[in-house]
Amino acid sequence: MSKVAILMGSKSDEEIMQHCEKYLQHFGVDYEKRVLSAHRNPIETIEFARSAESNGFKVIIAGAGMAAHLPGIIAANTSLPVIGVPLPSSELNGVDALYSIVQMPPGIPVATVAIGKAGAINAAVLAVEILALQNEELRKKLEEFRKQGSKL
Ligand SMILES: Nc1c(C(=O)O)ncn1[C@@H]1O[C@H](COP(=O)(O)O)[C@@H](O)[C@H]1O
Repeated sequence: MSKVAILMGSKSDEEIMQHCEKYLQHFGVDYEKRVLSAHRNPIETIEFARSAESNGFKVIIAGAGMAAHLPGIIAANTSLPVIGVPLPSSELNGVDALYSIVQMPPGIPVATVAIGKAGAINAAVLAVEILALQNEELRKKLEEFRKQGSKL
């Protein structure tokens, strides 16, 4: 089974990023969760991204608040699809992270979702949609999910 990585810049991001886990679990998608920070562990973060594909990951979700460099530095070091979740952990309520994540220069995209819980959920669903391109069973589960209102 293909794996998804759920990364976050800090342990303090976990409460929101747990929504990703809930949705991936619903679809039966394997994932690994890690706290990694481009600011606090830059070398480990780059090493993770460079080896992600050979370690069996297909999609990487990266949540970060404030000056959110994590999704971009991951995207710079892998050609796997990277989905960025801006988190509302500062006085600017996530608008800082949103601008930071969404404004990638041309050539190195980060697929950016909404701030906070809605974004964490949509990141998981988007990851499932990517995996479903090559997985008929997942595609059927997605159809069922939509028929039931796209909510758990
Ligand atoms: N944006 C980043 C990165 C990064 O981009 O590498 N590393 C930590 N952070 C963010 O800092 C905020 C505060 O972190 P702490 O609560 O640990 O002080 C978190 O929302 C985290 O995502």
